[in-house]
Amino acid sequence: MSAPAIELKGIACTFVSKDQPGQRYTAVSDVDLTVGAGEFVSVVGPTGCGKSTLLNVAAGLLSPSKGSVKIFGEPLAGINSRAGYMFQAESLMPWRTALDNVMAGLQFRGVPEREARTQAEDWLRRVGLGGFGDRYPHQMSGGMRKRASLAQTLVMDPDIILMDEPFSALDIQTRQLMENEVLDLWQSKKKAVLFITHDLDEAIAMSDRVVILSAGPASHPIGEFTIDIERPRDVAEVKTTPRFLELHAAIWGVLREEVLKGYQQQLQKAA
Ligand SMILES: Nc1ncnc2c1ncn2[C@@H]1O[C@H](COP(=O)(O)OP(=O)(O)OP(=O)(O)O)[C@@H](O)[C@H]1O
Repeated sequence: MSAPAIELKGIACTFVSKDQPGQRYTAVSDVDLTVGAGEFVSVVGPTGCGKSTLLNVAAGLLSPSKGSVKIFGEPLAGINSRAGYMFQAESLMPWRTALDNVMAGLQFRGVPEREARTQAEDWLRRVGLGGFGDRYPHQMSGGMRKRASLAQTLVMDPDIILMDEPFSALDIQTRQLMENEVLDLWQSKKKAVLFITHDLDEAIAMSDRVVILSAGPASHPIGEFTIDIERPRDVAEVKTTPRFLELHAAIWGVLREEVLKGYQQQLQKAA
């Protein structure tokens, strides 16, 4: 059997506490998490539980205080060069056109200009921005900017895609379109995806597996569900199927308590 794309074992991350100076805060502890090659895994959990922390560990942007990270069976040292990232925040450089933004990573990698341009144009077409390569980010809608970011990530042909609430800033219709587009692209390329979201509907509709994290501190996985809904899926249609509703009820049964705990903690911090 081939090694998983991502394998986190016994991960703990401890930070200097933001709320209590001089104290340390253990955000996550005892986290085992794997994503198989070609698998789409979502992580859900209450706000502030450590979802982004785990993504940053898989990206190699954050070195864990404890535990090991393997990428396709190899220990990760430094930045995860097999992964592409898509975060909630805008990733486009405002002074570059959409085409130049999509080309940038390839140029950085040393791909010759003409080849980089051809590949970038191809990806802009695939994400529905064929005629918009000369637009600057401020001349595009939020949905178009997300599409350009997606092209910017996928043009690098990463084996792993790390996504941290990539569509949370979009209106619901644009969001559903983008989710379906991501699923289509994923279906054709079958990369490993680690997807972080607050939205349980989105997690179930998109994923092969949903992992639930407990409320912090020392957040860790407390449940995991295989999403045995057939593909291809339409994210809007799938939400009306009996199996989706069943899975939703089962996962929410585990998640609800943690969300309430997370919410109480936020209130206490704010008080
Ligand atoms: N660099 C840091 N220094 C101190 N504390 C940190 C740091 N990074 C994260 N934390 C803390 O660790 C906890 C987990 O943060 P993280 O951003 O991973 O949670 P999250 O589940 O992604 O949150 P959200 O759902 O709100 O996006 C939070 O309490 C956060 O304040």
